[in-house]
Formats: sequence, structure tokens, C-alpha cells
Amino acid sequence: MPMLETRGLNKHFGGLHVTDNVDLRLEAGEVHCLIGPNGAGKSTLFRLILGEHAPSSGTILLGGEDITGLKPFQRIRRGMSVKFQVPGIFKALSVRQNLEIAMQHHFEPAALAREIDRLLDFLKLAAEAGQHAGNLSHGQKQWLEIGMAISLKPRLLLLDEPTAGMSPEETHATGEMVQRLNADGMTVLAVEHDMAFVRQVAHKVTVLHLGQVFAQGSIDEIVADERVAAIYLGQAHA
Ligand SMILES: Nc1ncnc2c1ncn2[C@@H]1O[C@H](COP(=O)(O)OP(=O)(O)OP(=O)(O)O)[C@@H](O)[C@H]1O
Repeated sequence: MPMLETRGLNKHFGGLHVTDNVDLRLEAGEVHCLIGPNGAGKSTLFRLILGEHAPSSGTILLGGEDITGLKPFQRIRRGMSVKFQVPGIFKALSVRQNLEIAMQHHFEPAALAREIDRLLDFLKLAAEAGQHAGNLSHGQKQWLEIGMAISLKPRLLLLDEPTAGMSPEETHATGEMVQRLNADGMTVLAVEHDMAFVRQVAHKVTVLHLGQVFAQGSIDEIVADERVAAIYLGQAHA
């Protein structure tokens, strides 16, 4: 059974058809990257999956369950989690306190401290645990945000341009984090422009164009597809 499936998903904003009959399927245990030119409808599709927009028509299934009518918090309770591009961290609190806020209601105190230590190691933020989150570098803030998104161990993680603004080294380290999460069983859907990252992590790539699924396949198939090169990859330094 797929972890996530959209069937005939449509979204209109007035006369603008932004999501056009999208059938997307993520198998459990898959890392799937969503690419496409600016304005292709990637963010809108993300918001539909998360429940921040209601579709004009179509169905969304999580683990086989129809979640189309559920609110975002109900989807999160069913094991979905998201990291947006703009960090939603509390700058005046320490790195550790940010993770505590995300996790405090879900663990006993002793287990909480242990889980946070493990997570800080995973995020390469152990040395920064006591620092104000506002003092972290841009890449570290993104990692803290990923930490908050994975702190409750979702089965489906949505990442919106996780490596935006990162150096190549930080991008690679982020890819390794995604690979480790995936090795532990997490299914991941990432909107991403950085083709090195896509090549590093993706089992499958979907190209969106004008709100539609334009092409789908492995990264090698996508890079070899001249139709994709014509609309997108020329701009993306594949
Ligand atoms: N709330 C809205 N109301 C009206 N139009 C919208 C709304 N949200 C998005 N759009 C339009 O839908 C189209 C797709 O936008 P979307 O942000 O989903 O694309 P994208 O692929 O994520 O682009 P980018 O890579 O630039 O973020 C754009 O033309 C945008 O102007």
C-alpha cells in the first residue's frame, strides 16, 4: 500500500488552475523529490497534502486512509510532519529548549532528555545545545527545524526546499540526514531545486509543470529526458 497517494487532485484559485489532475504516489520507504520551474505549483501541492488548502476536487490518501477532509493537525496526528522553508524556531530560546517545546508532551522527563541528546547528535548541534537558536548559522537553523519536524517520528516527512541557502557541504550533510531517516523507515517527499541533493537522496523524481505531472522516474531518467531539459533542467544546472 502506498504511504501517500493523490488521485485526480485539482486546485483552482479563481480562474487559475494551479494543481491540474495530479496523481502522485509515494511507496512506503521511498524518498521522492518534486522538482519543476518556478510557479509550477509545487508549494500548492504541498499545502494540499498538508491540508492548508482544500482541493477543488480529488482525493488524498495517507497509508490507505482518505484524509482529504482532515485538518492539518489531524494529519499530523496520523504521522505526517512538515518542514517549511522559513524557519519557525524560537530565536530567544536555546536549541535544546526549542526541541523540548516540540517534544515535551510526548515523553517522560528522563526519556525526553535522552531523546533530545540523540536528536542533537543527529542534527550536528550537540555543541550548540545551550546557544540561542537565533545565533545559529542559516544551515544550522534549517537543521534545528528538521529536528523539530522529525522529533515525533513521523512516518511521512514533507520538506520544502530543505537546502535553500546552504553551502554544498551543508547540503550534502542534509542529504545524509535524509538518508539516515529513510534507512530507519521514514518516507520523505521533498520539494528541491538543488540537483546534487536530488541525485544524492531521491529514489524517484516527479517533475511538475503548469500544475501537472510532466515527467516521473529515476534521477537518471529525468536528466536524460529532453522534454524536461527544455522546460526546467537548463535552468537548474543538472
Ligand atoms: N493563494 C493563491 N491565490 C492565487 N494564486 C495562487 C495562490 N497560491 C499560489 N498561486 C499561484 O499558483 C501558481 C503556482 O504557485 P506555487 O507557489 O504553487 O508554485 P511553485 O512551483 O511552488 O513555485 P516556486 O518554486 O516559485 O515556489 C502561481 O502562479 C501562483 O501565483
